[in-house]
Amino acid sequence: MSKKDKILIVEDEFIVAYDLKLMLTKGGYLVTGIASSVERALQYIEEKKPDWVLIDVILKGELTGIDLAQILHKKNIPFLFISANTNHSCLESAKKTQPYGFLVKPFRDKDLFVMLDIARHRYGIERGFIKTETQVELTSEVTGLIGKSSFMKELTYKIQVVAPTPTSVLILGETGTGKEKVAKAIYALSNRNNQPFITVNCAALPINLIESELFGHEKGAFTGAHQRRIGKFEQAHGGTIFLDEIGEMPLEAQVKLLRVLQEKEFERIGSDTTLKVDIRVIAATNRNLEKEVSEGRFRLDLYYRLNVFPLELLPLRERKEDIEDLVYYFLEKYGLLLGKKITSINNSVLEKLKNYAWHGNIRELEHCIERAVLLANNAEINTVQMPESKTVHQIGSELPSAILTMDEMEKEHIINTLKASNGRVSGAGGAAELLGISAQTLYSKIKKHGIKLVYK
Ligand SMILES: Nc1ncnc2c1ncn2[C@@H]1O[C@H](COP(=O)(O)OP(=O)(O)OP(=O)(O)O)[C@@H](O)[C@H]1O
Repeated sequence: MSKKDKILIVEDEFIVAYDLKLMLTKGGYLVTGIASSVERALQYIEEKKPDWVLIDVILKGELTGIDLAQILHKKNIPFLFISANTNHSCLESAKKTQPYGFLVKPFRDKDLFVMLDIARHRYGIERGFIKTETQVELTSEVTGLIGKSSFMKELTYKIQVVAPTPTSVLILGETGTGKEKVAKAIYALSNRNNQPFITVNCAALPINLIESELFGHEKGAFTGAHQRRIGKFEQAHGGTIFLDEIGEMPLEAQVKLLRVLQEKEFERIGSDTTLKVDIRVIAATNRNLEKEVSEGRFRLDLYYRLNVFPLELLPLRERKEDIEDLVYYFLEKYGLLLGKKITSINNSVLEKLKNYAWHGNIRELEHCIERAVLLANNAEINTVQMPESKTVHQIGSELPSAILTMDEMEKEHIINTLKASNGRVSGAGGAAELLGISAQTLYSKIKKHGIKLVYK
């Protein structure tokens, strides 16, 4: 939206609508009208042809803002929601209409302008108005991402589009699907690639240390703060910060993160001095953030702020076409690393790999190939140890006496695996490797299930 674009406000509370109009006009935007119901809004749209519509979810009359959004979606008119209503079903219905943003009342003019900016940017990218410099199709050599499935092509395209922009990116996907790898590809293709790339794993940090880790602290800010500490946001200044497992971030830290995203400023703990930072945020999670929002563990406003450009990574079992390429890629990688020249893989073994469900996704496949290379005696791989044979062996034939929920099963399986690894989580032979997931993910699951690690 350029400031010349015409905005229609659809809001039934006159004072709120008038305030909004004033805010927008002061910000240099052109408000073409205020409608208090869906019917009035549709008349305005016919007459004034606004470029953008700001909609309140709850409206006078039979039809709601969600109904209007559905109509606008069909008409290809971009819109944003402004609402005080943040309950789950409202959020779900609003999301289905594919708005360009969702601002929660009350908000400040700055929040509104940033949201409009982001919306315009996203709209421009989607409609092809905003062209990036790198419109040539990227190869896996450039992105480091292997796979030629239509999903991978689309993903590569989106990475290419978003990388050179300052837009925040939210990467969603099961464990081992390549979220961190994608974050690094975005960074590598951005114009910040000569600036720092700082990773923060929100799941691995104890709750009481997370704020100090992110924002830093002054000497003496709390017991044990013997030195001034520069936080990750400050370290990332000018560059990119990757917030892995963002779904694990405690609510208090989320408030501060929101402020960094909106205003690019924060204070070290124990300091009054406000620091300004210029950072690009990439966040990732394997959690369902909408569920986290509805259950009160994740802030809705932060979710919307991060969800400007979501990238959802498909599990490997839903893009089996990529398995063969990945297998050959890992054969070469581990062949080189382990000093073995592996040139091929037996067809029936390859079929077996293609048909496996890979719940640990690419990481699990990678470990499987690494083991196969390690054990190979000649240039062709003719046997692989599938992860399932290992787990079946470990659980043995002890069937649970009662039917367990998936959650309970997961907890029990983690406990058994930890016993098998003598309580070791990471490293070779650690529980994470045995389970085919990253140590970070295992730590977050251990935390979620309340499993106590006892070190002897
Ligand atoms: N498209 C790909 N091509 C090649 N290697 C990949 C690809 N995607 C992921 N990998 C490799 O798979 C492994 C797991 O990827 P990554 O750590 O990025 O996953 P993740 O989704 O961040 O996992 P987690 O949620 O457990 O942290 C890494 O070794 C990574 O290099």
